[in-house]
Amino acid sequence: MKIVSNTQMKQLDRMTIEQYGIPGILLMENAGIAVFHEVYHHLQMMGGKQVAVVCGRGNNGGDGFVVARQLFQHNIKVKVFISGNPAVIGGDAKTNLEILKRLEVPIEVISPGENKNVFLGQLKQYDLIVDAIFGIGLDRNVDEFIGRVIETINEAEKTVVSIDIPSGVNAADGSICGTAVKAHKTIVFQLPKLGNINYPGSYYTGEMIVKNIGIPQEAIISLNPRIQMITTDWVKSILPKRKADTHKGDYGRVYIVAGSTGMTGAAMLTCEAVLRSGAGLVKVAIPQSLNNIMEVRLTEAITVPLPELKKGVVGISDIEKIMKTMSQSDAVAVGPGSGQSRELEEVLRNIFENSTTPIVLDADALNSLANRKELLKLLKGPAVLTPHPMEMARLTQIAVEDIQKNRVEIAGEFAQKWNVIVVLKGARTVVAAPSGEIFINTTGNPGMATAGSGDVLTGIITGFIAQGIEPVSATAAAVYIHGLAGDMAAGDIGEYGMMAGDIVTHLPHALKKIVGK
Ligand SMILES: NC(=O)C1=CN([C@@H]2O[C@H](COP(=O)(O)OP(=O)(O)OC[C@H]3O[C@@H](n4cnc5c(N)ncnc54)[C@H](OP(=O)(O)O)[C@@H]3O)[C@@H](O)[C@H]2O)[C@@H](O)CC1
Ligand SMILES: Nc1ncnc2c1ncn2[C@@H]1O[C@H](COP(=O)(O)OP(=O)(O)O)[C@@H](O)[C@H]1O
Ligand SMILES: [K+]
Repeated sequence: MKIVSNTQMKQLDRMTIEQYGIPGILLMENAGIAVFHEVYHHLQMMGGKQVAVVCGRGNNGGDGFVVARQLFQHNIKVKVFISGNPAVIGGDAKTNLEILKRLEVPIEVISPGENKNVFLGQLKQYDLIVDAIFGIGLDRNVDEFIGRVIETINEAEKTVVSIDIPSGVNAADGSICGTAVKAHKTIVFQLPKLGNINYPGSYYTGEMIVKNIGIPQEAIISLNPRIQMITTDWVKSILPKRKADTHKGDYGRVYIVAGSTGMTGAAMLTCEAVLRSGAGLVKVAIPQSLNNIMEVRLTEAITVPLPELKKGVVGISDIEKIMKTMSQSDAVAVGPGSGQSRELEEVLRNIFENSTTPIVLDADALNSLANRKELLKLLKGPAVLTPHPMEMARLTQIAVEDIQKNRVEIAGEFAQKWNVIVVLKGARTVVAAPSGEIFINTTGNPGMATAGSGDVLTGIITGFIAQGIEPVSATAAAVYIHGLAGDMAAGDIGEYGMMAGDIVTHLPHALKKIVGK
């Protein structure tokens, strides 16, 4: 499902009205009815009877007027509160306000001089509050008066349903314009806005319900938004079917170069994730002195001990053996728990110069590249880089806070500049392709902020690529499944106690949930 900015959504609204001749008031009616159905259903579930609709002066408020009319006509006790001067309301919103007046739906204007406690006392009388103050038109910080209205809605401690986006959230990026409504549910029109998806806006959005309001698919196709949300259906569509008449060679050979003294666990988690993601075979290159530990712990993986120059780390002396195994592999991952060394840089240089095998670079491989990014220019095959924000900061020399504020742009620019696939990890992981295509992931939870989670992701990405899935799709699907497995682990044992190994354990269940077998 595509994700749009506020500007793109306005463009879609305009195209729908001007090019396809669908009147704005019809879109507003569809929007209002979609919200009404959700609100009505919710009221029935909770046994509620009374609704307050708080409306602003724009079209978001207009949607609120339609919701109020529909509720009124379905015998729900409803009152409309207008925040500010109703004289400035125009267009379709005004038409709907006039209808409300003729129907004698109760309307009250809240003005800047209003006593906050009086308004709070009023709101507390309702079972549910509909928030229709601002939608995608919010473009600056809210003033003190509107800020008070928003805070009062939050303090009323009632179920809140926001229309399109919680008022106060900037639809362009999910930032907060001073203060914002904390919704339980947000009914989003046609396509999610970046502000519904990115944090902190996503937190304020609560449960997101996307409803069609009649914007033609043709308009969306011609606008061609470059950002998309990874969905279950999409992942299902790209995972290969397993045919009866096949053998392990059909599901890809993976080679993992990982682990060093003290960090063998990283290599193990990556290998286990590769196998749990459905790949046929995994070999792990491991410094010779660590081979025994790996053999004991990894039953299904094949270990390839490497002679060591420096005890416990993979180095350039091993390059011939590494290159040989790489040439026999469908995908390779380098970095989890490798330890950072000058030698690893040289290993990477050799691989980049001489191999076309798709490569996933994680952890210490990324840190080694941070000082020698130009090595990426040598790459002969597809590469996936999986930095968390701190690793991205090292790669780009941009501060972590600035990266977090511009995750999509920074991941996108890096991917295009260096012709690599970038996975910028963290809540709402961004996958950026060299083509400019962007995916945002919504699975996962804070329980995954635990040592080794990233190693598991590296294993899944590598396992999917080895199974022949095109690398960008393989990466986006892996990110989704990784988060889903994390969500299922949290569902079973909770966010606090879960460890990376629990994500691996839940991987088969996550895959089964998606493909059905
Ligand atoms: N045909 C369509 O387009 C359809 C649109 N639909 C709905 O309309 C919503 C978008 O409506 P919108 O563009 O009218 O803006 P909205 O979000 O209601 O904001 C109201 C106005 O507030 C103002 N304002 C901004 N910031 C402010 C601030 N900090 N403090 C105070 N004022 C501030 C600003 O006006 P300004 O003051 O800048 O002149 C702005 O115009 C959309 O989310 C969806 O719900 C659907 O019905 C489907 C059809
Ligand atoms: N709050 C969160 N919500 C969703 N996913 C998260 C969250 N915190 C961490 N993750 C995911 O967990 C993984 C952590 O990876 P990383 O930071 O590399 O950990 P490690 O280096 O310990 O393996 C990433 O895939 C990240 O997206
Ligand atoms: K709203």
